[in-house]
Amino acid sequence: MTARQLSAEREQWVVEQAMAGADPDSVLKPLRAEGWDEQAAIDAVQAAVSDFIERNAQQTGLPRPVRVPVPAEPNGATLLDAGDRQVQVLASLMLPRVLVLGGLLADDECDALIELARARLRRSTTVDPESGGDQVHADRTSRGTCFTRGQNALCARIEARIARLLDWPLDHGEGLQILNYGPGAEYRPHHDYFDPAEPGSQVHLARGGQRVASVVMYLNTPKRGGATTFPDVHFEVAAVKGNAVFFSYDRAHPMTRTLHAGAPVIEGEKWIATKWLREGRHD
Ligand SMILES: O=C(O)CCC(=O)C(=O)O
Ligand SMILES: [Fe+2]
Repeated sequence: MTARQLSAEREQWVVEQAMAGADPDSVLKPLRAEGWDEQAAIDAVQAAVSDFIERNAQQTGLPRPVRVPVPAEPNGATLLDAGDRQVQVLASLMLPRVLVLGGLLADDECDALIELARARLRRSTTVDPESGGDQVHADRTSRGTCFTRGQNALCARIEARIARLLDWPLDHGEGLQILNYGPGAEYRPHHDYFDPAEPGSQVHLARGGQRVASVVMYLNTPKRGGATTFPDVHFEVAAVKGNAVFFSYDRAHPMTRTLHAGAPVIEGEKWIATKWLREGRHD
């Protein structure tokens, strides 16, 4: 059965009502008076509004939304199955989509990752917007190193765990990046997606498409400072060894509110492992 459609005139009226913040009943009432079945009227109004949003998004140059990992539903399970571990949902936010996860890594896994990374640390870089190459930048004062996917047994185990937790193919992810922040070091507010408008993004997008989600895993507990902050929504996640913060972004746009930062470490040091998930296969 094809869904009943609104007349062009009626459709425009529905959109105007929605934009003016009219309550749904007052929009449905005239349709019911014209003989519309209740559910058909609801479907037609929803279709009119989402068509309008999509057309408007295209006209204003918004990137189209893409599929992202969805590890948990609102008010859903408290423990998530990650194959070899159960992971706790400690907090959840819808916009930006953020999940604070407890116990993603065991303490000895955190210690071992730090030891594997320690000898390889170099000053962290950011993506040069022009060339797509690495550049040392004052916005990022940590030291770090990247492992390739499956570079060692521990990386492979953690990658498999994340793939299972997020229900996202293993090969749609980058290798783990390990960062070490000393006192005063930070990562100033940024988005993790590649800005499609920057020429340097193209080389990254050609390898697996956009980043669609990040998992920042805390490998130690700094004495003070070093939270992951989301300045658009004044939300911060404390760095606690073994815990992690997951966030997803369905398009490369600030409307995802996924602007985030590694706040300065005030006392002690901070170690993290970051996993970025891609739209497609990342080789
Ligand atoms: O240090 C943090 O808490 C955030 C790290 C981060 O944003 C990143 O690795 O992209
Ligand atoms: Fe980031």
